[in-house]
Amino acid sequence: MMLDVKDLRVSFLREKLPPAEVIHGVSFSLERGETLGIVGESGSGKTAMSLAIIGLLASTATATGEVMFEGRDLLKMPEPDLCKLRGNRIGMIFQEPMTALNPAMRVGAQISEGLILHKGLSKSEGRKEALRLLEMVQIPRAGQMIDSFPHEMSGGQRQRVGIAIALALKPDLLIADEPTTALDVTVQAEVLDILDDLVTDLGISLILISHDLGVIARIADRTLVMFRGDEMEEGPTERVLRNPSHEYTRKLLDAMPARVRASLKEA
Ligand SMILES: Nc1ncnc2c1ncn2[C@@H]1O[C@H](COP(=O)(O)OP(=O)(O)OP(=O)(O)O)[C@@H](O)[C@H]1O
Repeated sequence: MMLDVKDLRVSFLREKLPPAEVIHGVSFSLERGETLGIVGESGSGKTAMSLAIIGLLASTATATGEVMFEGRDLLKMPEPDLCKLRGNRIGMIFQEPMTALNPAMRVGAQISEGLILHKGLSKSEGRKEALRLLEMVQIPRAGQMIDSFPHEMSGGQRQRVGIAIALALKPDLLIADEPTTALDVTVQAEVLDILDDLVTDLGISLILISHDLGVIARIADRTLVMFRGDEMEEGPTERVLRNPSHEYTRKLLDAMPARVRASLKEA
């Protein structure tokens, strides 16, 4: 088992009010090489949950329950140990790569930075590895793009750089929070397919967070449906989509464009 989450609860402190619980006891587990999609509308607690898992919640938040990662409870892990895990064993991909990337640094240097710092690669070894990673995420003309700044790239290319950075340190677990939401639909599909191929090839476990069931349907093995901080249902994606056991999942399915619904039925 890669990750085992039990009865995770998250609360935010409020001034002169009792704390507000926004995640009300969610449990799930993730096997090595498996992709879990977490779906739910805005405010359902998807981001709070992923931040809780990696210990990056705001200081006004508390998380209780258990987040076992390879036998250790991440909720109880001291910050320096968590810091080592993040980016190393657990990688992250964010919604808007422009804000996650450093605008003043060439993308090749951003990809190799962690490798030079944490893995002891020389500058030229780091550059070689950055080039390999850019090719892996299918950046066109990678040899030239390696010296580009983020603003010189398209949104889809920037997100591929985000994926390359997350993969550089060979994580076992990747958490992608709305990784394609900022992209247009065709680019979305390309980036998702690249991510899907890479996690399969590299045997990485992926938690993919999205408000869009179409995105989840495309690559998730299992799907967890959230509503207002509660887990509605969890199971193999095909079962959840074809035969939802909860009314809320049915509503999400009904809200999908007919074209996407039809492709689910064909799959
Ligand atoms: N720093 C914070 N302080 C107080 N409440 C917060 C904070 N961050 C999130 N919340 C609350 O927690 C709940 C869950 O928010 P969260 O961002 O996890 O939802 P989400 O499902 O990721 O939504 P979205 O799809 O819009 O990103 C919301 O009610 C939100 O108002």
